Parts: sequence; structure tokens; C-alpha cells
Amino acid sequence: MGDACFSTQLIDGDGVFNVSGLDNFMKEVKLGECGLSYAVVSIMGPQSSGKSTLLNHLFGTNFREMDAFKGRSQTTKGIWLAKAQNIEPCTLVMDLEGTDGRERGEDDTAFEKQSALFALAVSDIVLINMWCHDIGREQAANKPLLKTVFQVMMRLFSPRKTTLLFVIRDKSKTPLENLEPILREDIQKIWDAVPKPHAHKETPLSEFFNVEVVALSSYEEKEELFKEQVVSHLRARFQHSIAPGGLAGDRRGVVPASGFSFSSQQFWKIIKENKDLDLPAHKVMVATVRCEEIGNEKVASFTADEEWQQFEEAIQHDYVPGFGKKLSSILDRCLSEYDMEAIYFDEGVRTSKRQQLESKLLQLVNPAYQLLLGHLRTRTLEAFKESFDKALTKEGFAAAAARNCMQTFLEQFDKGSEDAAIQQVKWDPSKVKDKLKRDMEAHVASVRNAKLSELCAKYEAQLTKALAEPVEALLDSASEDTWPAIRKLLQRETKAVVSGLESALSAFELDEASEKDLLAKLENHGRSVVESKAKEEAGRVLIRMKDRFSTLFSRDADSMPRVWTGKEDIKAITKTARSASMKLLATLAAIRLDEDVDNIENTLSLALVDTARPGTTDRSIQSFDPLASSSWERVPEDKTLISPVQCKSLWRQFKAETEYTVTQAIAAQEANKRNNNWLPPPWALAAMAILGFNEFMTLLKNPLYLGVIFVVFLVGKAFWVQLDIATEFQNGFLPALLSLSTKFVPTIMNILKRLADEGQRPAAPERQREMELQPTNRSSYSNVTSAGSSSVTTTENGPEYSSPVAK
Ligand SMILES: Nc1nc2c(ncn2[C@@H]2O[C@H](COP(=O)(O)OP(=O)(O)OP(=O)(O)O)[C@@H](O)[C@H]2O)c(=O)[nH]1
Repeated sequence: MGDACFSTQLIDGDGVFNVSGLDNFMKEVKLGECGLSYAVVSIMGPQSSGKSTLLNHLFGTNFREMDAFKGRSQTTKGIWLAKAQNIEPCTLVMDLEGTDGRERGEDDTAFEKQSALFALAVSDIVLINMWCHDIGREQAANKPLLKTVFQVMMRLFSPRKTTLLFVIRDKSKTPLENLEPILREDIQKIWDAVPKPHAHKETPLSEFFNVEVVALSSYEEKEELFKEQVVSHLRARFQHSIAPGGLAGDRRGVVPASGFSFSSQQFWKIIKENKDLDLPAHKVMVATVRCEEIGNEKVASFTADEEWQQFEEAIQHDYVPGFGKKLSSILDRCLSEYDMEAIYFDEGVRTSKRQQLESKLLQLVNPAYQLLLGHLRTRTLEAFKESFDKALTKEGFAAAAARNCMQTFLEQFDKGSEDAAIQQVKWDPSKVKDKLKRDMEAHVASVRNAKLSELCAKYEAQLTKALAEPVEALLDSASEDTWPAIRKLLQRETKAVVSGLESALSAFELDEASEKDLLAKLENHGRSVVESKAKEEAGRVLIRMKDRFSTLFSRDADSMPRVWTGKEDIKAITKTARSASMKLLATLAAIRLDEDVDNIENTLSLALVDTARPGTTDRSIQSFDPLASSSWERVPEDKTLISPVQCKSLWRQFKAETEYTVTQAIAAQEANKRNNNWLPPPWALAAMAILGFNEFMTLLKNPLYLGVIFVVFLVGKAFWVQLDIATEFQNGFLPALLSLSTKFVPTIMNILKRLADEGQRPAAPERQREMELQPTNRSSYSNVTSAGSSSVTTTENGPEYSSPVAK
């Protein structure tokens, strides 16, 4: 690559900034890597005053020079930029279009003013090229130039101190020592004459400029001497110009080399808009833009980072161990790269942009972190459930064990979240942990509730078993002691089961109120078992009453079946049996689990059994019926099983259905009495014995008569059995006659047929005996059932009673 590469037109003659040219130039000379170690030198001076010639000799550049033989005309248009050769640190050299050209106007927007301001803004050293013979001259060519420089300097807010190096060309024999004071005086005069803003009225020139003077021999006449002076004297002053005590000014507004392109573009833009330049603000602005750019580059490089991309992908599916450590190192790398690139920019801007970058990166990473915590939470919850359920099947539910298990897995979560923690930021995983804790608690609670209801159901079943059958038995044998006995039983069994549940509940560590609740529920369950049993029994009360009645009525005190001989007091027996049945009704009329304060038995006894007591008249019953009510006195509605009116109707039904048994008994008694009366008086028996003596003797003498009588008896007995005459007459005399008349002929035929059949078989006598036995059994069965029975069907509205007769 030739020397030409190092020079480029920065701003053309029309004031257009060559952005791409500058960017290429910067890449070419690797300016971006210089940081703050670079200097900018520019040269101003009249047209064709040998500026380019000086720069090329001083810095080894190749700015265009005028050909000496072609005459004087402007060669440099706009502003050119090149890099000085063999000068440390990197020194940029700007060659400006010459002043006092006739082509340009004189107003504020004139190109030479704009370029002078630009040069002052970006340069550390400004060379002012002037002819030696102009010194002390009123009409010197450099006077308008200096005026311009000083004027535009006022347009820089808080300007930095720039070095003005006056290069006196074509030095004469007059020594520099003599020339310099005259020059400085000239400069001071110009400075004083320049209109200044109020704030800088009294500001001395030295505040803004560092004035240096150097004189060179004529390049045209003493070229060798010129070259020697340039190389051996002047060039040395540009080495390490930015070091303390170097040629450069105070460099207050300098921007890092990587911001040079943007900074100079902005300067030119503002100058073109004819605005004043605020160097500190400009510095901050360049830093802001550049740091932002660097930050964005770092975000882009982070997003494209392969390691991060792999991480992000893996996290979509599952928890990745070592997340925090790995991500911290990627972020760290990114941030330190930023630090390195932004190091020379304004510290305030750099730091705030670093924070922005950091928060952007963390924002990018945060969803992955949250996802990771989500995976960690799910994993931990699953592991907790597994371990908890395993312990549950082994040891049953225990609140303490559940707590320990939760603690272990919460600690596991803590470890996992520590592993996921990023060093650059302290993200708080407590919300996720809280959610995990809530989920764990919900699981424990649901298991606990299931176990609790299982336990309660077990104890309820136990209590049901302990109560149901004994209560049924107690109610079955209803007496005065029934309810006290039931109460005692209920109390005893409930106490036992409740204490069992109480000790089983200790593992659940329930609060006092909940425990009390459960125990009370169990107690209530016991009561409800008793109550439902009582309801069941009340539904069957009519059958029970009839059973009790028939037991007491048909059996004597020794439980032996009664034979109605005629001596029994049927009325008294009936009364006893009915009053026992009434007691049963009274017992089942209400639930008495708390106390026996009701007056049901008395009321019933008064209204149902004692109606026929001496002194009780029909009128008094009619005028006051204690059963004409739907509720009992002192018995709450929910404890009433059979209301007074129901009792009354049941009693009526009971009486109607037992009436027949009583009538039967009375009939049997009367029949018995009649049977006993059939025997003739003793005198008739004596007469019969005396008068029938002859017939008796005839029979004794002729046993054939006895055989005939025996055969007649057998035939008669056969008819009795076959026609089931005894059963037929139980249904009444007339129906029996009708039934017997229809059955008479078939029975004769049947007997004859059987006789014929039996005659053909050798075992005939045994069959006949069997035949004789059968009807006897049947008749005894029918006697048992004849006591009558009824059935009860229960409907939603309560028990319904129906009599078997009706059926
Ligand atoms: N007398 C004299 N002439 C010089 C000197 N240095 C250069 N020249 C001549 O001055 C003429 C202009 O030289 P340049 O270097 O092109 O001057 P310039 O100031 O860059 O010109 P513009 O870019 O057009 O403003 C050339 O013919 C040079 O030979 C010098 O020291 N003394």
C-alpha cells in the first residue's frame, strides 16, 4: 500500500463531509485502537504559502503541492487528512484550504471561518503559516486569518487551550529573537481588537492559546537548509506532543480515537448550522453515542454467543446445573469487553451506559433464569411428593414428618437456586420458593384431609357397629328401662371410640377447634346411629305391637301356649297384653337421648288403655282427646318418631287386627265350655248302661259287628282328613257347607282310586299312614298363621301400616 493511502479529503470544497472516506482512513491507520493516545495537527495560512510543502516535509505526508513552474493558484480545496509518518503517538495532520482566496465570501458562513473553527475544535496544535516579511506590517496577509481564528475561538464554550505554532517562512537575516516580540505584539493587538463576549472581555490571550514561534529558511532558495531545519528542529517537537510538557494544548475536549469520526462529523454539522460549539457537552454527546454503540455491539455479540444459545436451548426443556456460574462468566466477558472499548469516554456516561448494558443483558437472561427456577420448582415438588408419599405408605400420616420432609426439599430448592444465581445481580427466588412451599402445603393438606376422612370413617363404622345391633335389641324389648339403657350404651361406646380417635388424631397436630369438631362429629354420628335405628323400629311398631300382644295373649307366664279351657279371664289377659303393646308404642314414640321428661306413656295409657276405667265416661273422652295433636308435650319435633295422631290411628289398626285373636279365644273358650256340657247327667249315663246292656252283650257275642263299626270309622276318618273339614269350618259354617258340597264327589273318587292303587302295592299300609299324617301338619301350621300378621312398608312420608287381612 502506497503513501497515498494515508491522505484523504475529509471535507470537500463544497463543505460536504466524507464519512465513508474517514471511516476507511480510520480503519487503514487503525485509529480506533489508539484510545486517547493520538494528536491532531492542522495548518492554516494564506493561499500558496507553502503549507502543503511544509507538512509533507515535516510529517512525510503527500498533500498536493503547487508546481513551482505553473504559477500561483489554489491547490488545496476543503480539508485534507493524513497520518504523520514515524511520529509517536499517532498524529493526524489536516491541511486546510488557504485563506484570503478571492473565490470565497467574507460573511460568517464563509468556508474559511467554518474550517478554522473546525480545526480549532479538533486540533491540539494549529500551525499558522506566515511570511517573514509580513511581521510588523499593517497590511499583513495573516492578519485577517488571525482575526478569524480569535473570533471563532469565542464560539467555543469553555474552549480548551490550543497551541498556536507560528511558522515564519522565508526567514531573513533578522534573528528570530528580534522578530518574535514584534510578532507577539502584532498578535496581542489583533486579540485586543477582536470583539469578545462579555464573559471574556478581560480574558488574556494566554488563557486560550499557547503561542509558539518558529522560523524556517526559504524552501525555494535554501531547500537543503529548509529540509534540515524542518527535520532536525521542528519534527522533534512533534514527537510525544501529548505527553506532559509536550507541544499539544490541554486536550480538555479530546474524544477517544474511536469516537473521532463521529465527533468530527458532529462538529462539522453544528458548524454548518452556524451554531456555537459546546466542547464539554460535545464530549459527553460523543461519549453517549459511542458508549451506546459499543453497548449495542456487546448485546448483539452476547445474543450471538454460541455458548449462550446452547444454554438457552437446553433450559427450554429442563433444569441445567451450573447455570449461574457459566452465565456469569459469559456476562463478565461481555462487560469487560465493553469496559475496554469505552474506557476513554467520559466516565459518567461510560458508567451509566455500562449499567444500561448490564441491565439489558440481564433482561435478556432473566426469562431463562425464571424458566430454570420453574424447572427447579417442578422437579423439587415432584421429588417431594414421591418421598412424602413413600413415607406415608410406610409410616402413615404424621404432621411432624411432613414438616421435616418439606424442610428438606425446600433446602434442596435453596441449593438449586444458589447454583442458578448470577454473580452480576441478586435476583430473588423467594416468590418461586413461596409458590413451591404453597404447592407442598396443598399436597400435604390434601393427603391429610384424605387420611383424616379415612380415619373418621373408620371410627364412625366402629361406632355404628358397636351401637346398631345392641340398640335394635334394646328397642325390640321396649320397656321403661329401654331409653336409659340406650343412653348408657351410647355414652359408653361413644367415649371409647372418641378416645380412640383422639389418640389417633395426635399425629395430625390439628388445632384445638378442628379436633373438637371432628370429635363432636363422631359423637353426633353415634347419636344419629341410635336415632336412625329408633326410626327404623318406629316404622315397624305395628308388627312389634302385634307380636307382643300375641305373645302375651297366646302364651302364659311360662311361655307355654294357652289352652282356652274356660277358666281364663280373657278380658284381663287382653288388657295386660294391650297395655304391654301400648308401652312399646310409648317407648318408640319419641327419641329420648337426653332425658325422659315427656309424659307420652301416661297420655297414651290415659287415652287408649284406661278408657274403660270406672269413672271415665264416654262423654269425657269425647270432650277431651289428648291424642288430637301432631306433637307431644315437651318433645321437640325432630325427636318425635310417632305423633299423637299417628299413635291413635296405629292403635285403632292394632286393635282391629288383634280383635280377631281375642274373638277366637272367646269362641274357643265357649266351645270348650260347650264340649264339657255335652256329657249327659250321671243318672242318664246309669240308665244308658242298664238299658244298653243287651246291645253290649250282642256285640261281645258277635265280634263281626265290631269289625263293621271299625270299617265305618275308618271311612269316616278318611273323609274328615281328605275334605279338611276342620279347616273349612274355621271360615264359617255356610262357606264350609258350600265348599264341602263341591269337593264331596271328587273326594270319594279320589279315595276309591287310592284304595285301588294301594291294593296293587304291597307297601300300601305305610302310604296310608303317611297320607293320614300330612293333613295334621298342615292344620297345625294353619293354626299358627291364623294368629294373623301385618306388614309395614315405609314411604317417604313415613311408615304406612297395612293389615294382612286387607291384603
Ligand atoms: N518563497 C517560497 N516559496 C515556497 C516555499 N515553500 C513552498 N514554496 C512554493 O510556494 C508554492 C505553493 O506551495 P504549496 O505548498 O502548494 O502552498 P500551499 O500553501 O499549500 O498552497 P494552497 O494549498 O494552494 O493554499 C510552490 O510553488 C512552492 O514551491 C518557501 O518556503 N518559500
